[in-house]
Amino acid sequence: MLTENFVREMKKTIEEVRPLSSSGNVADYIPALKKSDPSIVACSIFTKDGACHRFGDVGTTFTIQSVSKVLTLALAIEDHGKEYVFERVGMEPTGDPYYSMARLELTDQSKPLNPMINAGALTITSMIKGNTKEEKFERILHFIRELADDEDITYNKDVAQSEYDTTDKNRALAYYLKANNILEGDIDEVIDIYTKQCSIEMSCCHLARIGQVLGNRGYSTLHERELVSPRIAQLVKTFMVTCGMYNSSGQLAIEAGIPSKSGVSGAILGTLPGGIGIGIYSPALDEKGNSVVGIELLKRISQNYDLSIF
Ligand SMILES: NC(=O)CC[C@H](N)C(=O)O
Repeated sequence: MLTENFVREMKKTIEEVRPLSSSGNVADYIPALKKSDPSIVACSIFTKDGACHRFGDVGTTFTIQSVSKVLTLALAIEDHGKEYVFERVGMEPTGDPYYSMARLELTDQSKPLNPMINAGALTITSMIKGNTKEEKFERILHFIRELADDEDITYNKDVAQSEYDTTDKNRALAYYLKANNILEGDIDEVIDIYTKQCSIEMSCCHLARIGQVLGNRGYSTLHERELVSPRIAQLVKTFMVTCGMYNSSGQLAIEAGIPSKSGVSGAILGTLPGGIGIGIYSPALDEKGNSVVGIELLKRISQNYDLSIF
């Protein structure tokens, strides 16, 4: 694919999918997210030639929410190795909503089924190494800044505080996991780090750069070095396919075939072999918590440029 035609076609595609945003709703269970403008559509694609193309409402920034789960998973495996991590968190898709607790009582030793649901992600966050909660969060932030190639990335304090004050379901999950010896440490600390990691703020171009690194087997063409080991990049991308889009993951794998991870802000990170990275933001969500416009864009980008990995 490329350049003038590609840019023209993408601009057209963005305008074609934009009206779909009126069929979704912005997340409101985190009060600060209610303020998002549902009509926004932004998309960036990092292409093999090293350029980050921007389309739609460029310049918009947003919090990454559950997209962070992929990145903390990579860091936790770097910190502890695969065996330790997957002794505590499973590898199977659930088909349940991301906040669901139902299966914790039904599975062996209450082990969360995978790291992309909140129970699994909270457990992963509790594993991040550091002497204090500040140090642990700084390590997450530093890792994400490197992946996105921007030292200025930080977290949105209002969104973090808003979620910290209202996240009773995540607290309940964390206490339950602690009671069953899955999650270790202080719950307030885990919730503090988790709500901050979800509130890390960036643009679509940053997401696309992260997608480039994962798609390039962990190698950053911007830094000209490996930021994630090939094995860990492969592992997290597989989770993106099987569980990255909540309980729409199967359908999206069939219809787009682009390893992706979404967040309730309306953010989506996509990654493709050879180092193509995709970043999408459009906050109107479907009933499963995925960006309505984002899902349609992924499908069209895949179809238009024959990008399915399958
Ligand atoms: N699906 C999401 O993006 C969820 C992230 C959000 N911070 C939560 O835990 O509820």
